[in-house]
Amino acid sequence: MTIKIACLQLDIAFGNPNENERRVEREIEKISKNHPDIIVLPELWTTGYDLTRLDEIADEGGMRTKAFIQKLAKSHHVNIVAGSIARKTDRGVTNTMYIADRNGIIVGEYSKLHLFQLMDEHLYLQPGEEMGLFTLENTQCAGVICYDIRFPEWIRVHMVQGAEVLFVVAEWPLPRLSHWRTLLAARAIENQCYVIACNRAGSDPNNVFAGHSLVVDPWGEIIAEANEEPCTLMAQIDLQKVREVRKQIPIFADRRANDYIAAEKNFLKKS
Ligand SMILES: NC(=O)CCC(=O)C(=O)O
Repeated sequence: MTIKIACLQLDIAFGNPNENERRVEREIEKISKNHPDIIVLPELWTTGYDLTRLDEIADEGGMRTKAFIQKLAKSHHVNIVAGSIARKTDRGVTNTMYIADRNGIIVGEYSKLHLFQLMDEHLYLQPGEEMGLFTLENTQCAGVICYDIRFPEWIRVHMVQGAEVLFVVAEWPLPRLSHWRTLLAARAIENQCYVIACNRAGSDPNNVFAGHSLVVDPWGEIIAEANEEPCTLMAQIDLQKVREVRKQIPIFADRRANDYIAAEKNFLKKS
């Protein structure tokens, strides 16, 4: 089964949800003419990293963004992996991804587990508490957010539960572009899955961002990659490739999970 993907590599207006909603609505209107199956947005697309003003600009319970995304998904009959937003909750602000299906139903949500200190997330945000598993187009998917890709064990626990496609939404700065490309290819190879990675373009007062949204196949080949400019990256994935690679090198059958657990318990006992 093939799935047509569109990554919206947006230049995000700093701290301006109204302008960013206008940009996303305009771009999805344009993208929909190519009839993608799934549209992907970047991390914190409503606010950018304007973390000092979250009391004013974060979305209470995600209600505004969920309604906005549900309307777009339903009216364009397209699935949307809606990047992430700053969501106000009763335990503080989380960096939260919502996923809507073609009927405008929210079929998943995930809040970033690993807070990135280099961009002050630990000062303003709360970590997530749940995994990011969901189903789109009858396909088991996982969703993670930016810094999460540096933690292979977090990605792996999603993959052992059946995920075949990993969505990554990000605001990844240009100085670490080589890490972005290498880490994404590594997560695809070690998990024998597609990796669909949507980064932002442009800059904010503290960072120039890398763009370079990309799609990696289960063999680790980058099959589509953007440059640094705002754009929409289109790609087609074929899930049969996941099954072929996993049959050729059966890593999930060859895993020795009990040994890993025993080794970690042994280490923890000693420390
Ligand atoms: N928004 C992020 O989590 C950035 C992560 C990053 O830049 C990294 O190097 O990791």
